[in-house]
Amino acid sequence: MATVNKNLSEYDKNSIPNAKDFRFGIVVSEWNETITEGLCKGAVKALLENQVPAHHIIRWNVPGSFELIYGSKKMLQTQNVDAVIAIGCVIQGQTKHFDFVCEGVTQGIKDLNVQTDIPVIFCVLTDNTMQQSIDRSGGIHGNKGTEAAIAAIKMAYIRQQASFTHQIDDQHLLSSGALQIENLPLELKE
Ligand SMILES: Nc1c(NC[C@H](O)[C@H](O)[C@H](O)CO)[nH]c(=O)[nH]c1=O
Ligand SMILES: CC(=O)[C@@H](O)COP(=O)(O)O
Repeated sequence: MATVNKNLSEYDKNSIPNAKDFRFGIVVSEWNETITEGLCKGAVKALLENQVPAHHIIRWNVPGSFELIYGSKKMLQTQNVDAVIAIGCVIQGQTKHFDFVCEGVTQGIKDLNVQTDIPVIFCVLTDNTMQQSIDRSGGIHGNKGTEAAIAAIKMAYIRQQASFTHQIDDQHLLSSGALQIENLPLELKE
């Protein structure tokens, strides 16, 4: 479904887990700043609307979308966050640079999701024109920042639930004798 058929700001509020205990990092590209600020405002608004305390939101700026990769990596490595939202806006220029920036950021953020345990949400507009970016950062098609914040909450919840399942599995294996205690991490031995 194309964005033109789906408002990016619309979501089922009944499907969102309680996010009051989650912490979020937001990394914002300074290229096309009027657009990325609009995306960030939409993301923060959605997080606050879903009970995320303001002091649970950490924001860093980076020069451009390509730097979202490194900025997101350092955010998840050094800050106690449950998800990171990477915000950028790449607009087609006269050269092929657009293609390389978009592909690089896409692959880099994908790699972070594969190689680390913290979800990194891809909130990067890759548009042909500034008007398309305006339309998707609080304009007629809604705000991709809102969509990204909701995705971040849902992925933080999945990560939390998966960690509980892992602990249950470990405890079950321990109680059943299938897992010898000396092989367990210290925190599971008590
Ligand atoms: N043209 C856009 C860029 N280009 C800059 C790169 O993202 C990067 O900062 C530079 O190549 C230095 O490494 N960035 C955007 O976010 N949006 C653009 O439209
Ligand atoms: C995505 C870009 O880097 C692009 O906006 C730069 O513009 P140009 O391709 O005209 O150099």
